Amino acid sequence: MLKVMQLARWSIVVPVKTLIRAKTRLAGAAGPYRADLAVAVASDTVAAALACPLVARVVVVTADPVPAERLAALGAHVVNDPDRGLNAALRVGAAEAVQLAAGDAVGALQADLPALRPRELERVLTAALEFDESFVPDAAEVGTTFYGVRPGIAFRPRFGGESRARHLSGGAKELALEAIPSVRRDVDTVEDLKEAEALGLGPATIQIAPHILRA
Ligand SMILES: Nc1nc2c(ncn2[C@@H]2O[C@H](COP(=O)(O)OP(=O)(O)OP(=O)(O)O)[C@@H](O)[C@H]2O)c(=O)[nH]1
Ligand SMILES: C=C(OP(=O)(O)O)C(=O)O
Repeated sequence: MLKVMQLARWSIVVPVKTLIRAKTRLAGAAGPYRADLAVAVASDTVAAALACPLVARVVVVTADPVPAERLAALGAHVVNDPDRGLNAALRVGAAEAVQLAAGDAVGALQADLPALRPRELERVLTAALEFDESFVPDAAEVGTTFYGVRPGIAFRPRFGGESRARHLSGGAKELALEAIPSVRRDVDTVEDLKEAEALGLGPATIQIAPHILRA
């Protein structure tokens, strides 16, 4: 009898800061568009993740009703942020993901990847299934854009600042993959936004970016 191998699927946890505190490094350049930009980049990140065939669900963790409503409308499962910092928020999202589907792998994805391509995320998630714990460094090779664990493995995210070094020293496997620029291109500055634009922005961010880049 023919046996069909079932590849594990993923729950992807996306943390979204309260808008009043979001995208502060872009405050000068974005002016009145700062909050709209934060919602737009999170929307494009979540929509692209949901379009990836290996993603079974996206769990958004936020304390803010505005992104909560926008991201739920895209199909995300939204849980409340206990407001004890980024890694605590991610752990809450991961616990929810395990409640929803204990047999799925769990990943954390930064919310500021407005050029994210589902095909590139699929490459990352396929590679990540080969290791108990793994991560993708950001484009600057200082931070982290994705961290994930196989089903049943403890989820121990160490995001914040120079998180690449912390994920490495904690024993997570760095996924050194070609052809995943959109997964690594987080946006914290105007230069980052220009680079994301060059990769191709998602439909929400493409509406806002011209107000910031060509004001
Ligand atoms: N739910 C939640 N998400 C957070 C928290 N802190 C940061 N994040 C998210 O974590 C990712 C990285 O955030 P940061 O780079 O620290 O913040 P940012 O708003 O993108 O930019 P800056 O204000 O310029 O630092 C983004 O997806 C944020 O929305 C938190 O306390 N709770
Ligand atoms: C939180 C992080 O990123 P950034 O502050 O650069 O968005 C990180 O890379 O761990």
